[in-house]
Order: sequence, then C-alpha cells, then structure tokens
Amino acid sequence: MPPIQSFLETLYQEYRDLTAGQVASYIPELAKADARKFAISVVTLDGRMFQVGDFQQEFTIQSISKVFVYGMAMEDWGRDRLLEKVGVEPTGDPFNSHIRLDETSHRPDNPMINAGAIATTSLIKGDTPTERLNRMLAMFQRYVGRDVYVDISTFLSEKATGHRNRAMAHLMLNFGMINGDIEEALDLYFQQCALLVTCQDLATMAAALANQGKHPITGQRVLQPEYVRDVLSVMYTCGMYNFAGEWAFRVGIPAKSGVSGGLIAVVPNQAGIAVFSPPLDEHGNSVRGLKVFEALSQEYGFHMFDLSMGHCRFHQGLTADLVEPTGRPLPNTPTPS
Ligand SMILES: NC(=O)CC[C@H](N)C(=O)O
Repeated sequence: MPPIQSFLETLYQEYRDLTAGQVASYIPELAKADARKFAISVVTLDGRMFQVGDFQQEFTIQSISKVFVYGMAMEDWGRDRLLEKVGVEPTGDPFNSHIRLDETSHRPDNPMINAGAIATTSLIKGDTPTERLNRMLAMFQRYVGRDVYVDISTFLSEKATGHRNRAMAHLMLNFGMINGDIEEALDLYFQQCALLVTCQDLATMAAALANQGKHPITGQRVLQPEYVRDVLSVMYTCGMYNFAGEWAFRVGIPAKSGVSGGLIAVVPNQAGIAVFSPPLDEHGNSVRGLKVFEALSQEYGFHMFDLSMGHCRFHQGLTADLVEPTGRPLPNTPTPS
C-alpha cells in the first residue's frame, strides 16, 4: 500500500504527458486555459494536504459551484420546499442539454445540470442582487477558508455568449419555475461559475463535505449536517453529467466536474480530493481527472460498495503519511480493521 503522497507523484508522472481531450471553448475566456496545467490535491478531515503539480493555479470553478449553491439553497428553503422547485432525478443528458422539465411538476430534473442549477441560484435569498452575491461569496469563503473573487473576464464572457442558458431560464420563467428577474438570476449563476479557486481549494471544500459540513482547517461550520446527505446524494447520482452511471460504477464516490477542468470527489468521513486539468472528454469531464480517480479508487478501494476492503485501504494510504512522530494515528482516522 503506497503512502498517498508517493502515489500522487506516480500518477502525476504517469499522466502529465497525456494529450487527449479538448479545452472547453464555448465560453471564449475558457479557451485560453493552458492544457498542460495539472494538479492533484487530497485534504484529510484534520486538514493535512497531499498535493502534486499546479495546485496553486487559479481557475474558474464553473459547474462545481452547483454543489455548494445547492447546499446553500437547502439552508435557505429547507429540503421539501427546494424539492418542489428542483428535482433530484439523473437525466443521462449532457450538462447543457435543452431543458426537459418534468411534465407535471415542471421542475428541472436535478440541480447539477444547468437548468436545475439556474433555478437553484434564482432561489438564493437576499433583497438585492448585491446582497445575494455577497451572501454567496460569504458561503464560498467559508468553504475555501479565505477571501474569494469572481473573475470578471470569464463572467462577462459567459454573460455575452450564454444564450442557451438564457433560453432555458426563459422557459423556466414561462412555467413559473423561476420568479423575478431572469437577467439577475443568470448574472448570479454566471458569477458563481466564474469564482476563482485552486485545486487545493477544491479539495478543501470537498473535505468539508466529507467532514459532515465542517471545515477541516478553520473548524467553521459550512453546511448544516442534515443537508450534507442531500448534497452528496445528488453529486453521486448526477454529478458527472451523462457519465454519472459509469463513474458510480467505476469510482464509486460522490463527485462533480466542471468545464474548466476541475473535478472534486468526497470520500465520506475521510478526505476531499480534487484534480485540475483543462482538457475534457466528450462528456465534458477532465480526461486526466478521470484517469487519476480511477487509479486512486482501484489502489485504495474507496468505492462506497467495495465491501470486501471498504475504506480500510484508503486509510492505510492516508495513515502511512498521517502517523505522528509518536506513532499515534491522528484524530478522525479510525484504525484500519
Ligand atoms: N459544466 C459546466 O461547468 C458548465 C458551467 C458553465 N458556466 C455553463 O453554464 O455552461
């Protein structure tokens, strides 16, 4: 069982020269991304970090934001009220697929596709657009553990070209699934997608979810524990677009990807993991990201239904690096059985 840090270094060497995939270009600013950038970060529940590559490189969070805004909407409205507006059914469609509202309820299928995410964002509470944005930034700030910023160029770039998202918002307005000003809701959605993060930030945010909603370093509560379950459930079933089923089968933990090349996954009660690598496959998922997660899942057996070994092997990988000089395992790392 290799210690996690050395295994990450092996994976980095193995996949750094991979040239498959295309950098997203439908948002003009994203086309400028450097396809060679590559980072892997693992953050444990007690805030230890294992990382390789460009883990301090900033990029826009894009669809990964949907996870955290969904959690915020849960806190704003409660589970039942939110479910009336946005479903939790996987679609098997691409993230930007034309909207297919539920025939009777007119809800978008789930909050991880664009239609559902825009509806979710439109529900964020606040009296003015500025207040809603500030509440959202404060939420992201709690997850990241420092000040966060929106990349104005990417925001404007998507605002100017996001006609498909705009069309979906209008359709939802028609069915009464969005209230209020469409352009304001879209602005907030484009702003959340243009939030600047690093791979290290994303793994830390995922670790906070793995830690039942408590930040692994600041100890601050970022999400009410009762909603962590809901957020992880939709990540598990809907987080990887029309690859979600394959991902659940192969990797087996809740995850979310974004078109800028970020990919996060949550190993419940153990760690948050993130990969950053801009080239995407035909489903819009990071090519290197998928490779890394498949290898990690195989090596450490963290698939949720790998009942033969369960989480024990991942613990061994983590605890190999996590044993204090005294030899005492750190808190939150149960002894492998
Ligand atoms: N999959 C994504 O990352 C999509 C996010 C992007 N801002 C969009 O709405 O198209």
